[in-house]
Amino acid sequence: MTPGPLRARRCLPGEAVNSAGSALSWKRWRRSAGFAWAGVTHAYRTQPNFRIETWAAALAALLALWLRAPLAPVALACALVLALELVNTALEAVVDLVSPERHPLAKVAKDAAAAAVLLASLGALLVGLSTLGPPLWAWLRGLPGVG
Ligand SMILES: Nc1ncnc2c1ncn2[C@@H]1O[C@H](COP(=O)(O)OP(=O)(O)OP(=O)(O)O)[C@@H](O)[C@H]1O
Repeated sequence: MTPGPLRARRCLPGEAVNSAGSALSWKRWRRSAGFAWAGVTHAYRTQPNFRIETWAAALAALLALWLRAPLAPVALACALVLALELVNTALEAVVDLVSPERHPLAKVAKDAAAAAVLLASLGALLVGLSTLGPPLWAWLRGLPGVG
């Protein structure tokens, strides 16, 4: 029998197969997007940090639009934090599955994943301050009675 990774992927009804043999179809893409959305909603329901980061990202994006500050660095930094929080959630689930008892390696895995989120969050904070800080300060100084 062909080893797992080399086995050809079966197509869904109505999907095309390109020259490399991979299945291309809107149906498959929508199915995958549905699974990804289930991951996002699960993280939002179960992870308080993910909820805080989601609303912080929305606020930062709205602030960037309102201040006419560059949106791309803010969006990229927020996306990085949210994506790493999702990876952290996935890793926690896998660790809890394979190591329900406490184990030093389980601790290493969880702590390293948490550190990745923390590092990205600090980076995002720096991006936010350097991108949104000056225009926000200029707006505040323009208010009557300030500056
Ligand atoms: N199976 C385990 N073996 C050893 N240490 C663990 C294990 N599970 C968790 N820990 C330690 O306890 C800490 C808290 O773990 P927990 O599973 O509550 O995750 P968390 O970091 O609090 O994240 P969250 O609040 O998002 O669930 C981990 O960072 C790790 O240091």
